[in-house]
Amino acid sequence: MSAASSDTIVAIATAPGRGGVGVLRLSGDRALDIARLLIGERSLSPRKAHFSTFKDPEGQVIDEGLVLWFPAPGSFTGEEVVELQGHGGPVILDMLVAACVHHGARQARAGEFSQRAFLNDKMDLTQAEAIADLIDAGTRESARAALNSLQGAFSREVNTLVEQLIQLRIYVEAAIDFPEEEIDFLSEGGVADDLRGLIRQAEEVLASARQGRLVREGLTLVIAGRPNAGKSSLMNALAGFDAAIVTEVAGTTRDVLREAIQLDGMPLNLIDTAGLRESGDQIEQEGIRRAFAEIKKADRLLVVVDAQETPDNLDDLATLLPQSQQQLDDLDLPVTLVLNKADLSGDPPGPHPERPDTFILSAASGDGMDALRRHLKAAAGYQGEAQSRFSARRRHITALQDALAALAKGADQLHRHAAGELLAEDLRAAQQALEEITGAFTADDLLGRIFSSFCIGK
Ligand SMILES: Nc1nc2c(ncn2[C@@H]2O[C@H](COP(=O)(O)OP(=O)(O)OP(=O)(O)O)[C@@H](O)[C@H]2O)c(=O)[nH]1
Ligand SMILES: [K+]
Ligand SMILES: [Mg+2]
Repeated sequence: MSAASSDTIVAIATAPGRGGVGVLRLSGDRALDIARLLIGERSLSPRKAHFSTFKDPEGQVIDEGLVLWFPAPGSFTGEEVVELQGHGGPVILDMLVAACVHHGARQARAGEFSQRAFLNDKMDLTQAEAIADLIDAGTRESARAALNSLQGAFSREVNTLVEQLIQLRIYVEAAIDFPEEEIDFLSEGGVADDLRGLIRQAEEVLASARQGRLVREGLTLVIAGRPNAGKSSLMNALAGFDAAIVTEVAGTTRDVLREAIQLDGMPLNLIDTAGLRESGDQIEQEGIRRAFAEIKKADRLLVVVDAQETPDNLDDLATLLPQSQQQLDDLDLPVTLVLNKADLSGDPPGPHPERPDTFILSAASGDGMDALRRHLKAAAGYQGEAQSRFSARRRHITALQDALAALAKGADQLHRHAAGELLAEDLRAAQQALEEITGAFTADDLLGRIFSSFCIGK
């Protein structure tokens, strides 16, 4: 692959604001020519710092500082790169950018340097994403995980899976070419064993990726239910302080409330929402609309029910969350159910004796909360601090799940002695899903989405 565009881009690489040093980065075919128009004709040695003045198009000196030339392909982007290190004042840096633009450079889009590095095979997609994660890291743990990804820890695990998958595909494709012996080929030769082994490994990588995503961005948990079920009380009990207003008035919470907390080091993004009910009140209706917008983006839904008025059928989400049948229909989200106000209903607090993922507790007294906390950590797959091998994102997890689903389907075809072509097709789909992670296979719109979330200058 090579970069589609050869135009030369420019951006300030250092953080906005004032600092001792400010760095400007140029990348593209004309990077060196453009730099020369600022610093004058002089010889530059690759990767060596040279002291120079920087001049505007009229020949006025803007600043003085260091020039560094990284010739293609041995640069960050794989293109000609020049860095100008001047004084870190926003006015000076803007004038330098304007001078570069005057000489034909274009202002870089968000993430465009990293995107070019990816397109020029300087790094794969998980590594490019890890740069953004490393810069954005909010904890030491997430910084360490991002650095591991940047150094290829995640990519290596995915590539190992892909290599084994290719071996298996070669064998299966060969078997298909000999129709008389196809069944024997597939039932012997350890295909089923290899496939099982692959699934096991992919599951391990998925568990690590879940962990990596957890330390990076945490679990987003939306608390929903009827008015007065005790949603805000539960939010406060989990947060450990009075984050939300609690009153006996049904309809107290109208807006979406957010609190980022930690459960034994696991970042948990709590979202409290307006009680769901038929309402003529315009403000409340808007609150309900917002509640559903949050539910759609959540990792898990926590439904709170008043244990004194528990409906007979706890499986029917639409009765627990009124007004929501239509929105719930296409919802694919794990649900935890809380039967709150156990102190009033008289039910013993703790995990529900018959239903999984259901907890009887009192948000007011705190009884039964520990079981809920343990459940949330377990459901997220959290293994404790300092356990993440690499950082990961939601799209990686989706891709791994897709790959696993395809592999499981393939194993099932094999088990039922279905035609080899069907197994071959599943294995192909699994490989494609895995290669989306590293970017060996990508749709253009995916690249656009990933890199546009970076800052300018990255
Ligand atoms: N006894 C008892 N009362 C509770 C418990 N949890 C909440 N309450 C009370 O129930 C009432 C409603 O609690 P909230 O936390 O405001 O309920 P909510 O679901 O956020 O209500 P809306 O925001 O109005 O939808 C308040 O008076 C709380 O004190 C509990 O576990 N036991
Ligand atoms: K209330
Ligand atoms: Mg509330």
